[in-house]
Amino acid sequence: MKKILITGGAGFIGSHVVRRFVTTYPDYEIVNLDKLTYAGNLENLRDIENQPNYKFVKGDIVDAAFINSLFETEAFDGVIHLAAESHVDRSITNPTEFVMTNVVGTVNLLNAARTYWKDNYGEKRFYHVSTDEVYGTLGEGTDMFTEETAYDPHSPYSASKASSDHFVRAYADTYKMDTVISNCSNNYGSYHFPEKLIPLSINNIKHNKPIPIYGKGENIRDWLWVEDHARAIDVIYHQAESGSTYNIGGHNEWKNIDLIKLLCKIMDRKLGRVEGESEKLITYVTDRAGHDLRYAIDASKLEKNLNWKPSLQFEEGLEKTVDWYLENEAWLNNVTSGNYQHYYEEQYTNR
Ligand SMILES: Cc1cn([C@H]2C[C@H](O)[C@@H](COP(=O)(O)OP(=O)(O)O[C@H]3O[C@H](CO)[C@@H](O)[C@H](O)[C@H]3O)O2)c(=O)[nH]c1=O
Repeated sequence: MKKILITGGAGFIGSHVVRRFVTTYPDYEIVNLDKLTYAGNLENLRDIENQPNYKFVKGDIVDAAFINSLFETEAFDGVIHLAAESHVDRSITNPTEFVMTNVVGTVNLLNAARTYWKDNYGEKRFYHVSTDEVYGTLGEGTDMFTEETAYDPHSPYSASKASSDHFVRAYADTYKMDTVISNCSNNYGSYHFPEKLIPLSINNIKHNKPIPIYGKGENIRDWLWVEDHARAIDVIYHQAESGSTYNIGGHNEWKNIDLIKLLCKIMDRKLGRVEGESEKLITYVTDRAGHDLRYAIDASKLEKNLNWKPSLQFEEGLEKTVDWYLENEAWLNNVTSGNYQHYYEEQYTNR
């Protein structure tokens, strides 16, 4: 039986990865380590929490002593590291928190792996799940980020992820650890905390609140269904060559404003509103500082080498996502009220 540590498994992408591994690999033992910050929520895993091959551990990757003791007691065969502070706007107001969790936290995990795996590095894999934002920004056009694109991060968030990527590669080179890194584009789907563009807009449209569009809404993002990302992580964890990097993306670029107009149309239909009603909620607000113009991922290495492809068309995925949020009203109400309300409302004041 293989024992895999998944960090950040109660978060948006992490919960989809945990669910996939728990259900696809009944002979693996999956240990989900999560600090349960505002963005981590055990409600995201209710459907699998009683599976015999699943265990949850609450803890902070910044606490080196705790991480060491976890590695000592659990004897992991591999790590899939997703725990991170992930919201660019929050990194602009509180960069240090991002350095602590994303850089120091990653180094603590690497150190524990280095210490407790030292007799069999080659058999134990450390997988760092990262972001396309490490590559910086593209102009409008047809060029894309490849695995060879030089790192050029602009936000404290992307600088922290770039730094942690560098540490992972440095540990592979220096200590000969088996590492892999993937850099993925924007994800969308169920269990996404409504501070990010798509779930925030769904929630605001539902409640007839303004949809804040930064700047002119001309920025471009490349959107991928979160379950396709989880499947890519599965494939990369099991099949990628040691030391490799894989880009993950959907070849699906959208200007923010066009995406929001499509979302408004879907919401009008689902909520029985007259077409055009939700679009009236669009409100242009002050731009994000250092706002990257365009991300576009070339995922051909992953497609060719590991035979992965996105499974869903964006329009279909967006409609499924809207359905999920409308059907899971209790989840949405919970994460926008009570203990979470403060985090949720910071969205409007923190830029
Ligand atoms: C929250 C919000 C965002 N935006 C804009 C900013 C971006 O151009 C675009 C998407 O914003 P966000 O949903 O915050 O996502 P973005 O900054 O692209 O970063 C996401 O995607 C990255 C991958 O590219 C991940 O590494 C990050 O963790 C994740 O947060 O929408 C708005 O116009 N209004 C908003 O209220």
